[in-house]
Amino acid sequence: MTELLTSAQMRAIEAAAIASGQVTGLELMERAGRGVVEAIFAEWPELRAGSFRAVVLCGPGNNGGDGFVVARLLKEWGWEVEVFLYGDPERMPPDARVNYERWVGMGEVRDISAKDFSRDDFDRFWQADLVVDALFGIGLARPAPLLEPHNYVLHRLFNDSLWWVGKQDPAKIVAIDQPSGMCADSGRELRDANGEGPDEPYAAYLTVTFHRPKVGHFLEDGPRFCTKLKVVDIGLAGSKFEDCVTSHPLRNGTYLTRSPEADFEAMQRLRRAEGGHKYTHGHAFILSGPSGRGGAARLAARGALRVGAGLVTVGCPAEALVENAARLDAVMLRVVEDGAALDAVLEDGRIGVVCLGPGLGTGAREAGLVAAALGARGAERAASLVLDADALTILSREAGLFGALHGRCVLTPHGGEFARLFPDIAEKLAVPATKGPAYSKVDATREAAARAGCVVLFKGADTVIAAPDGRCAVNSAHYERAAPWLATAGSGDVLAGFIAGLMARGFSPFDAACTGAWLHVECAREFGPGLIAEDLPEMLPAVFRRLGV
Ligand SMILES: NC(=O)C1=CN([C@@H]2O[C@H](COP(=O)(O)OP(=O)(O)OC[C@H]3O[C@@H](n4cnc5c(N)ncnc54)[C@H](O)[C@@H]3O)[C@@H](O)[C@H]2O)[C@@H](O)CC1
Ligand SMILES: Nc1ncnc2c1ncn2[C@@H]1O[C@H](COP(=O)(O)OP(=O)(O)O)[C@@H](O)[C@H]1O
Ligand SMILES: [K+]
Repeated sequence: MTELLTSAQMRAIEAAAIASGQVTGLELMERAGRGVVEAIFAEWPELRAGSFRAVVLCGPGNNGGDGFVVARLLKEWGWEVEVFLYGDPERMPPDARVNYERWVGMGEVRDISAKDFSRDDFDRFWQADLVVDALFGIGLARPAPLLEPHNYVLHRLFNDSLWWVGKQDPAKIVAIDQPSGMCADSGRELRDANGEGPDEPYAAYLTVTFHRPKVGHFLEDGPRFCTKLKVVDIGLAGSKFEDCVTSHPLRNGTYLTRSPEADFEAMQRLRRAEGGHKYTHGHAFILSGPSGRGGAARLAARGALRVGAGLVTVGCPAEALVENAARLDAVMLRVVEDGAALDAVLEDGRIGVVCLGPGLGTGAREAGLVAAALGARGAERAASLVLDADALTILSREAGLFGALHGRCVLTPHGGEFARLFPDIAEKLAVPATKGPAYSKVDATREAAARAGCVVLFKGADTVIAAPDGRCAVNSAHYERAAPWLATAGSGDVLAGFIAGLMARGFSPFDAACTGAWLHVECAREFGPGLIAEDLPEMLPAVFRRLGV
């Protein structure tokens, strides 16, 4: 299982390893630099042969120390290497200082902030075959000086890189640990208090990080800054140092949502045991809005059915019955006019989960339905709930209903819905990040889940899922899992259906949200560009076959 580390956790692991006496900081730095060079050659095998020109930009801390190691190794490989330093060598941390001295025996170091540093000097950067950004790593705690608009040299690094990225033969910009300027804990760009910074941040072409990916590599703009992420082993994996600081899922760790294939329990649940009957696999009840607005609920219902719920029923007002009947076959229909009618439906104890929100409407009838779903029966016998879309709007208006949320609910807000439900939390995320570690989408989702007392799935290409007990996972649709075509009308409705279907099948709310979000991205990738929401459930059989379900 891939755990995403905060910068504090990474530091603690390094410190524990060094304190144990089994490795020194200098050895770790050497492994880091070597790992970067190996990653460069793996990415661009053509660079192995022949002599090329590299520019290495080193910063004042250990990230700069890694840069000096890379400079030395490339020079030993026969390259022409130019090194620029931002900072005072006298004040470097000891390991970085050692590597600075080693490099000084081999080549020149130019002061990047020196007054005699000309535009021509800087323009020469871009004629290099490779630019290595070793300015700031996980130690960046305030906006990088390169963001000062008056600083031509570093400003250009940001603006030019955009021009290079996306070109057929982009400049080979490699960021060590993270592109400088980004906060490793949040994936946000650190800016000054006025929000000043370049119009567009700089993006590396390849980012090489150590031991484990950091949370910020997967959140917000992090993936866009990093472009491509490679994690290099520096000999800390599986060590006891890790155990002492990284967290068990129940103790605030943040994980990447993984394939059910790698999760024995999820696979067991996805595989249907032989025998049994349709009720064995659960009954999901999806509430629909009025006539002309039922598409969203039908998409959710189709998702719940395909994901394997034994039965799926759509509940709708009588006037929408004909429309729904014309569009649904395997999905059953039942008239549910209001909250009282839903109470009656829920008396059938076999309904394991109710999904409400997609296309529901936000009027008095719908508020009554949310109230019934949340409180019609004693908490112990209440159905599990997936609350999406309009149900979230209702919850944001009615504090009494919000207060009735319980541990068997899942909320699935997108950014707008999240801001309506948790305005103060959204506000914290919206203010410019001025110091690290900056408040992150992981922090926000955890806080929201704790307040709501239920699982919150905060959508996006970086979907974050948090439980009130602190468990947290990021379902990333970035890097090799990018699926931008998933941002299409109705795809969220299908996701709500997937989660409801999985809960009907016995998944816990948190596991249903993680597995549902994972399958959602897989379905999008299975189909590819051109996807519309209707296609998503139809991809599930292929995804299941591939998984061996
Ligand atoms: N400690 C270790 O054992 C290892 C550390 N490694 C490297 O070390 C990095 C972390 O090193 P550090 O903790 O020294 O931190 P960094 O090198 O990332 O940056 C912190 C340095 O920059 C300065 N700084 C921070 N914000 C600034 C700003 N806005 N303007 C000007 N100066 C600023 C700080 O005063 C400090 O000197 C990692 O990212 C990684 O690249 C790797 O070598 C692996 C091993
Ligand atoms: N760039 C993206 N890459 C991958 N998935 C995305 C991206 N943007 C949005 N999504 C996903 O698409 C879905 C959109 O849901 P939502 O915003 O509720 O839209 P709708 O209400 O139209 O269904 C969510 O699951 C979200 O995580
Ligand atoms: K860097």
